[in-house]
Amino acid sequence: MPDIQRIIDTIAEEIAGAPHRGRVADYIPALAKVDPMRFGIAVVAADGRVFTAGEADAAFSIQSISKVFTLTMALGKAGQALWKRVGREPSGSAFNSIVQLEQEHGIPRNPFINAGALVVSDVVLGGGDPRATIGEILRFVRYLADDDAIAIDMDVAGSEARTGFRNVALANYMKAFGNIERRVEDALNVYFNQCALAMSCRQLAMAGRFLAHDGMHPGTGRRVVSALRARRINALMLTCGHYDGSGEFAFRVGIPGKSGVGGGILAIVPGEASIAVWSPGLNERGNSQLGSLALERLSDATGWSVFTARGG
Ligand SMILES: NC(=O)CC[C@H](N)C(=O)O
Repeated sequence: MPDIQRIIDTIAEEIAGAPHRGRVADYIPALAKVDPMRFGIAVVAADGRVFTAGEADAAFSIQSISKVFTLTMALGKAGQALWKRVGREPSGSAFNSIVQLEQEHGIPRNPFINAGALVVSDVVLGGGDPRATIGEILRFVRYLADDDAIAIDMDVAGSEARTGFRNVALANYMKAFGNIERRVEDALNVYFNQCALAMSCRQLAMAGRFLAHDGMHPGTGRRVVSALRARRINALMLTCGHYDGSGEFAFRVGIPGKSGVGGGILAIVPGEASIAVWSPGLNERGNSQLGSLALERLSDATGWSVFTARGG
């Protein structure tokens, strides 16, 4: 086992001095206020040890990382039928793009772009009421992380509900194709609230453990999803988790990862670790600039890229 603590301490030092930090998301007013100097990292190893550096216990807006958890829930509810409504291919387009939807009849390319995640939220909503569904998502994430302190930041949820016109457009457009089954405002309500989940790197890395353990919750020993489903969620994270930056992330880091515009990234090394990093400045694709760099350094130092021979 590499010396994780030493490695992440060195990474935190490098990140603290990095001159180019990217730009904080400003299209969601509540996120525009976050200080780009902040940084945290948490690594939960397969044996349960937790390594942290920087502000690993500071809560931030997980934004699109929530799409991993709602996808897991939607697969539990709809099973394979989900794939009739959402594709499994990288889009090569921005996370909030609408261009492919018209030609592809309202079927989003994958569950991690906004359009796909809105369909997933609609599935999670099922016949239920949005408030109950938001509660269900919160309980699921708390269960995965073994942490009842996780909450939704109402300021962020409200901020996005007031300004999320693109998401409103995407949901309405898909409704026109029959691919949003419930009320558009209900699907959006669920989506905005799941994106506003506030979690620390430690909580996020804990919540991701099941994906590093073939679908098992290592705390309870109970299965969250089958090993096959965990493998597939990881595959989607690798191919689609960074939108039109997924190829670059695979090239540089080589670990399934899901980013959010709050500056967080959840990264899964099957059989080895669940990792969360946070640095609020984003690159031009909307992915955390220094979070990606931190994961690249970690991957280089540990040999954890899924494209590296184990023990290499
Ligand atoms: N990439 C993201 O994190 C986007 C999520 C954000 N809530 C949005 O819909 O725009």
